[in-house]
Amino acid sequence: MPSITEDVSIGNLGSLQTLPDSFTWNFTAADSLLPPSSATVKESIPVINLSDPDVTTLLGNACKTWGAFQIANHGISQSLLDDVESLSKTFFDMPSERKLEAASSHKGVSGYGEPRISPFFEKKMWSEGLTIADGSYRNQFLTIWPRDYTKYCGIIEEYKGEMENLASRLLSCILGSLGVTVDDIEWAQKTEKSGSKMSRGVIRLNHYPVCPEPERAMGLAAHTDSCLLTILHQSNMGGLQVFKEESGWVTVEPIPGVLVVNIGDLFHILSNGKFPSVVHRARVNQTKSRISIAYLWGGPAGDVKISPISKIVGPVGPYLYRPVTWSEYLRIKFEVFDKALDAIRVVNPTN
Ligand SMILES: O=C(O)CCC(=O)C(=O)O
Ligand SMILES: [Fe+2]
Repeated sequence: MPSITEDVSIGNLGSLQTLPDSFTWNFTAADSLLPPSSATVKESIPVINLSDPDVTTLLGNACKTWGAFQIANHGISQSLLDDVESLSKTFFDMPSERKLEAASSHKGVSGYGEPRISPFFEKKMWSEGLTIADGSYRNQFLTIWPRDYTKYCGIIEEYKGEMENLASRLLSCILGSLGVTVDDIEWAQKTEKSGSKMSRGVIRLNHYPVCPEPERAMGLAAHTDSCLLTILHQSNMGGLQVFKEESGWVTVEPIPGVLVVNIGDLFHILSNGKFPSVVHRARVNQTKSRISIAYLWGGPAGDVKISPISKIVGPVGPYLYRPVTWSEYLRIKFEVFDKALDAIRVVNPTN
């Protein structure tokens, strides 16, 4: 059989019958789907009802233990989740050439393409995505959906608005578990005064097509999200896994209507290392494709410095991370990837 060359378009992965070399990963035992045999209990991240009277404690514990949790009773309507999922399906079902009309430009974040973390890995990932970071998506929607343009833009705007509100609500609750409020974040006050938004959200639509050899492929390789927190809706198909030191890779089974929340690097910095930013990845499947919709709630614009919240660190310190602007942190992340937090860590923290 002729070997499939490296000239594979990510827009057509679902039609391939064989796994090309460039997409074949060499997994070690520790990378495998199953947790190490020492883990006897099948555990996963907690599901937290946001109406629970103990919600602050529950969120705080989940953030400390896992850096991730699931939320029920979050107030986002099922119909909005269904709408954004079906918009994603409609997009990814289009022929590759049409999807490429929305391709991200060389420099830009917005648009269609392979995962942004791809350059850090030798092998390619079995997924494609559409990133909606700014208003430029409207022009792309107009090109690919001239008839349904208004409807689809409306869904995205509504989703962004709802996610932003939910993210701020979660931030307040989680900070409450550390005994502080949003007003204790030095840069949040500054950005409010200067009139700009505290942080900006990016929507990433991910598609993981069916895969002929899922056990040798990777949908999205292990990473932490750079942002403050991520709210993820996954379609009714498992694939997301989070890493926990004692347990290995733990699958987060989808529960209809329940959303996943990840703590990102920025929250790890704010909490002065109290909350881990969760390492996670997505595996793929042989029979069913999978969609996930990530809302990545980012950092402050401009020259605002991010550093651990002084009230959390306390008067004697030590501060574990030096101050960085959001754009500087992103630049570091896209240079050294999983070493980015180490790169801004204070070597001999005193106070
Ligand atoms: O598809 C998933 O479950 C994970 C997506 C993700 O981690 C991301 O978009 O950053
Ligand atoms: Fe992620």
